[in-house]
Amino acid sequence: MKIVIASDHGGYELKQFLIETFKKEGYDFVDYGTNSEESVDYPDYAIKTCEDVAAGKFDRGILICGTGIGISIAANKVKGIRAAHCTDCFSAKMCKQHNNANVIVLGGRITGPELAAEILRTYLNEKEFLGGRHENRVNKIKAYEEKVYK
Ligand SMILES: O=C(CO)[C@H](O)[C@H](O)[C@H](O)COP(=O)(O)O
Repeated sequence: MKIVIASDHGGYELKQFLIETFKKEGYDFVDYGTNSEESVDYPDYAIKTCEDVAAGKFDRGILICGTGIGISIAANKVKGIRAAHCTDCFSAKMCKQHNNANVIVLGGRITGPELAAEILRTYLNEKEFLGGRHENRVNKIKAYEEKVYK
């Protein structure tokens, strides 16, 4: 599975922790920055990352800002992106099963590193989109995107 990760300054420390933690578990995330705690703007990181996920360069994306809110708002503006802001493992599982989320979003200032790692582990281990009624709902989002994104 090809996975890209990015953050703003508010998520930088957690991003580095997750890259190191998951390296030991056999993952090799592609890091789109940021590369320090110097202040940057989360839309720049969300849009670049999500455009590449939507284009099929990556199977899944991981985005982190301070709360997870700003970067998820920006991520969900990109056509084809279903970004799920998760603060618990149940949501991390459901966002794949029910929403077929292709991006998970974490908050570096609200979720501790070990819990964030467990949330991310849950999301990456969940391979199944259940389809059926959930697919009908996702298809309505896709239809709306087709209508408004020329
Ligand atoms: O967009 C956010 C809040 O919804 C993110 O948490 C940002 O990381 C945060 O706004 C950055 O704040 P800062 O005061 O510029 O560090």
